[in-house]
Amino acid sequence: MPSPAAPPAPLADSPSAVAATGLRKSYGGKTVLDGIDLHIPAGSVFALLGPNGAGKTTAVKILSTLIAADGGRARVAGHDLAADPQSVRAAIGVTGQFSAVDGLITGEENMLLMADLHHLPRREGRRVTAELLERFDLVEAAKKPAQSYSGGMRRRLDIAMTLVGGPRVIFLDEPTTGLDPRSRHRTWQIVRELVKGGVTVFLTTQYLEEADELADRIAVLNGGRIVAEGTADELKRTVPGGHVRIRFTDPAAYRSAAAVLHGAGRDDEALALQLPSDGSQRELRSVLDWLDSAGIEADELTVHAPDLDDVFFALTSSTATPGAGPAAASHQPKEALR
Ligand SMILES: Nc1ncnc2c1ncn2[C@@H]1O[C@H](COP(=O)(O)OP(=O)(O)OP(=O)(O)O)[C@@H](O)[C@H]1O
Repeated sequence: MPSPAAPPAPLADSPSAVAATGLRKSYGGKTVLDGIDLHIPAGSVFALLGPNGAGKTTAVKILSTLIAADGGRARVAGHDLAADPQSVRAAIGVTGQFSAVDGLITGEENMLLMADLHHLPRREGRRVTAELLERFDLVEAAKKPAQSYSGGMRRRLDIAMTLVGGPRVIFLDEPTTGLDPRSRHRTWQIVRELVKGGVTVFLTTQYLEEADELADRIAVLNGGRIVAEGTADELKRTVPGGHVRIRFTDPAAYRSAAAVLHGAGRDDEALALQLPSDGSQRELRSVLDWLDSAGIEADELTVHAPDLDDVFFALTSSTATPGAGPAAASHQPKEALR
């Protein structure tokens, strides 16, 4: 997978489950991945976020050997993607938008087929199948055709099938899209259990809450580049958006508060003022003290801490510059970006 432009830097020897440098991919004249670097420690959950069409699935397909990159290098589970794709394939599991479930056969038959594909001896295949069906709460449905399964059951079967070969790295491409909240939480539980067992999970998701819940590290893909990477807390700290909102029911109280508090944003319709704030106890106390000393009674005071939505909107808005860090991203509040 040599790069036709500059040769990529050599990959450092590290215990990374995934180590990639300069991955590039274009379709026709359109650049989808414009040189992305990834370092995912073994036994962690990594989430790749990005708007529709950002190239998340393309990255998963490259790293799971389904398609070749145009440039860059990667090691997955310790094996070089280009030189030893067979070993990569033997060490990984992939599930998501391209489900492997055959609806015409039963859940159990799907599992046994997977065991055959992994050349497990018959007895061992049956043992692993029984264990996974039990673990994924599919024992009752095991003898029914998979096409009769609910979305959540099908997704669980898909992940269970991925585990038959005992993969060390699992790629979950949008694993909970279309699932109801209960099934989503169940899938999260499964991911946590996998990681406890030492598996590395590479997750793509549209749900920022999912990344927040599960991921040790998060990368945001936009314009073909990783525009930010860090823990959820690190990413949240990099964007503005924290504020205190003070709402009034008495228009006179609202007007006198707005008159004194010049810097506050006004929402005349809702009779609410908005003050930039880090949400700290000290700042909240000073707001409350100020209201008390001015003899103004507010009806509601809410604190808005920046969340991953703020990060996502700031980094992937049309005004955000691909390749620039979060500090260079748009500073518009979330509402304005929606
Ligand atoms: N085989 C292909 N031929 C041509 N273009 C493709 C092909 N596969 C993907 N693309 C294009 O590459 C871009 C990235 O697609 P990809 O599916 O990787 O994005 P994504 O981030 O996973 O999006 P989504 O969140 O919508 O699933 C899109 O513009 C898509 O149309």
